[in-house]
Amino acid sequence: MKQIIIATKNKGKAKEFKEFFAKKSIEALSLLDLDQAIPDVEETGSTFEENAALKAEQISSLLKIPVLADDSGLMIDALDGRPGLFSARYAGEPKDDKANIKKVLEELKEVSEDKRTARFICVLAVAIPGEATTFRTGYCEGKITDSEKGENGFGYDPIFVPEGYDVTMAELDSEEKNQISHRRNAIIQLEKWIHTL
Ligand SMILES: O=c1nc[nH]c2c1ncn2[C@H]1C[C@H](O)[C@@H](COP(=O)(O)OP(=O)(O)OP(=O)(O)O)O1
Ligand SMILES: [Mg+2]
Repeated sequence: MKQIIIATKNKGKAKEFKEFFAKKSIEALSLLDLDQAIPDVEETGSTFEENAALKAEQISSLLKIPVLADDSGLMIDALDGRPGLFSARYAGEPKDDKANIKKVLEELKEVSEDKRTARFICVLAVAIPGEATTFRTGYCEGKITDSEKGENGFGYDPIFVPEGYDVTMAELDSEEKNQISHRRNAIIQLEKWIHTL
């Protein structure tokens, strides 16, 4: 079976990439699947593109094969786009989904339903040895609830209601999330490249 390396140590992301690529008969391996210990990549960029490139390029240089990386986050209008680039560590180190959700809900406590609009963003970087890194971006529009609901997915899914739905992303099963997510909307733009694998 063909394989692609995804430069992530996030289990939730890794699962979704496995699901997308399995449909193309490609095995997506995350850094959690590799036998060799892979150092953490420091996300020191000031944009999603920069951070995605850091992850894809460092792992591609190390393994000397093409690597895909995902830098993603949640942007909330009433918070001027926060948590944004800092989504993973919004409530501090070490990164903690529950603490991040708590902080967001606290900050939105006084914000009315119609002003709780938000979007997920996913920037994918493709690093190929000897070639310039390329990028694709996907979004998913929605709004933030006032409490957590659902057990599926990861990250901010329990407080994000996608546009056109009345349940949270964490109440959708993975098949449903994978039809509308920011990650899906970025991955579909890689269709041509995926055929070359
Ligand atoms: O579909 C999603 N559903 C809910 N939350 C999500 C999603 N996609 C990204 N997010 C949140 C989780 C994390 O707080 C941040 C990503 O941070 P980001 O640095 O890209 O990933 P990460 O550090 O967890 O793993 P890694 O860098 O190893 O890929 O945005
Ligand atoms: Mg990260």
